[in-house]
Amino acid sequence: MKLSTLCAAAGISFDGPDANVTGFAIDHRKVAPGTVFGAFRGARFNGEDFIAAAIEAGAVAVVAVPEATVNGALHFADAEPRRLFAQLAAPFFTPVPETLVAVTGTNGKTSTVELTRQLWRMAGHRAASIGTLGITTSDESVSTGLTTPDIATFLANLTGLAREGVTHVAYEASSHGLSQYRIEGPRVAAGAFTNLSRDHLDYHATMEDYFAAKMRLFDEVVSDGGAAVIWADDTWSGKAIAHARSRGLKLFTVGEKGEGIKLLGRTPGGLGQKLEIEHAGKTRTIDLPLIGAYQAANALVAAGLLLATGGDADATFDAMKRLVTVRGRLERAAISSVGAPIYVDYAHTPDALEAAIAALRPHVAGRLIVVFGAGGDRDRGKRPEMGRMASEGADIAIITDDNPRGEDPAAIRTMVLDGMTAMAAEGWAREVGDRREAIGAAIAEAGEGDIVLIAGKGHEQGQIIGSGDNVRVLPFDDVTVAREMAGTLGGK
Ligand SMILES: CC(=O)N[C@H]1[C@@H](OP(=O)(O)OP(=O)(O)OC[C@H]2O[C@@H](n3ccc(=O)[nH]c3=O)[C@H](O)[C@@H]2O)O[C@H](CO)[C@@H](O)[C@@H]1O[C@H](C)C(=O)N[C@@H](C)C(=O)N[C@H](CCC(=O)O)C(=O)O
Ligand SMILES: Nc1ncnc2c1ncn2[C@@H]1O[C@H](COP(=O)(O)OP(=O)(O)OP(=O)(O)O)[C@@H](O)[C@H]1O
Ligand SMILES: N[C@H](CCC[C@H](N)C(=O)O)C(=O)O
Ligand SMILES: [Mg+2]
Repeated sequence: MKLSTLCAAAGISFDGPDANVTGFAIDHRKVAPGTVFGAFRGARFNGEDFIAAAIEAGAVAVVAVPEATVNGALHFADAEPRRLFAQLAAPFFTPVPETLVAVTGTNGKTSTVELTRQLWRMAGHRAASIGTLGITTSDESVSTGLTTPDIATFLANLTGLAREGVTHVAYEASSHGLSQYRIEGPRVAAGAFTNLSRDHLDYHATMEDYFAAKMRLFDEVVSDGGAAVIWADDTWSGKAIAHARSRGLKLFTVGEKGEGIKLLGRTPGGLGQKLEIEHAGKTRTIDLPLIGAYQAANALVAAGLLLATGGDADATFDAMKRLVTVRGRLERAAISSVGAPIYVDYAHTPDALEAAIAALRPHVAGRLIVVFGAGGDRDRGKRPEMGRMASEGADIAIITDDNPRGEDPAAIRTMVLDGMTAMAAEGWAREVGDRREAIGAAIAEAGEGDIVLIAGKGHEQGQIIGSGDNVRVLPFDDVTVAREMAGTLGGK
């Protein structure tokens, strides 16, 4: 495709010379003749240092800040080069699925995009979800490493899906993805906001900055005339609604305070829950086969996304009773030899841990035993807060390693324990660094009527130890380990 054609499609002024574009890359090692190279200042590297090498490898144009030095290729200059790069790349990647929706929030993005995909599928659409679990269609799931890898991969994936006949895609818009312009370009029919709570304050300076990064979804990413589906019961919901309103998006609120879907009541049952809701003046009862208030919230936001993009209400609400568990989200991994259920959940923020514990609490006759830790090279301030949530909500806590990455795992455990000193002093919280041993200890501890919650790693298939050149990923799957331990260890 010609550079001039791309510029015209993206509304970018172009004063030649023209060139044939063969692809887009933000890593100079992926540049081939005809590539447009995005040279960005990052956390670890300055992409501008690789401009010469990219041109040497055949880059025909470079998107970078105006001050960057570009010799031997066209320089597309902008103070926000990542945004310009996304605008230029979008028209290159065609076709794209006709209905795209994006979900942001601290917790619940993966769950919501996956539940949206399931609902679309039950409505007869060829649908996919993109996010932490990778790219999921009804046929397969392919891991991508990051929730939202990079803009060129994102757009290429959309085109690949469209070529396979996928018409509906729900994708996760992480705050990193939004602030780095990794997930935009094509028309986005609707955006959803689930909630906001503490996470990633290593990357964003304040909660306000973190929220502002997420609000780019409504301010800029959702297309003109698109819809905003907002969980209405969060402390940040009012502000999210204000962003959607000032952008002129079609507002669809969900929750107890919701007007699009109003949650009137929720009754936990054995393996699911009954929801009473009101939509368009009609009250309905939904038997949702997922437990926990948080899963009800995500499933209702998913339903909201269908309705806000033209889905049929009767069919959508009826399909909710056939939703299946999202991998690693309150997934029942095993039942111990004494009959204690063992759940795996991806709670890795204080709010998520509180939500996962609250989800299980109505099902606990005896004690709730939680095994968790916190990831290294991530927001440190959330660690004692996670400890506090566990000490307030669980009866027994075993603090173990998550993904230590480049940090000392014992120091991370200490920071978690800092938030639970009283519980530790009473002997109800203890440290078992090795995650397999910790899971074994929790299962051995569990008696009849108890429930074990293994939190933090959900679907993850490895434990990340070390960083940089010394990084190792040891195969590790909480569900598999739970099953092994449940089979080999008896309870007291
Ligand atoms: C903090 C963060 O988001 N970092 C991501 C970001 O890095 P960066 O822009 O800071 O890039 P950098 O590594 O400093 O390099 C700068 C530029 O030079 C380029 N480069 C670099 C080296 C080289 O030899 N040649 C070259 O061209 C790079 O491609 C990049 O464009 O862009 C890189 C390329 O896409 C990502 O690999 C990297 O993800 C790192 C590995 C990461 O851990 N990210 C996590 C925190 C993340 O993004 N997570 C969110 C989910 C969070 C959540 O919702 O909870 C996600 O969306 O996955
Ligand atoms: N609506 C919600 N409210 C509170 N907690 C939630 C909600 N949805 C999910 N959680 C908690 O967050 C965990 C992660 O959920 P999920 O993977 O859907 O979120 P995410 O936003 O995609 O996370 P990530 O930022 O890691 O991509 C769940 O396992 C659960 O503990
Ligand atoms: N998307 C999140 C995932 C965290 C998962 C947890 N297991 C950890 O390693 O901290 C992040 O990159 O911060
Ligand atoms: Mg996710």
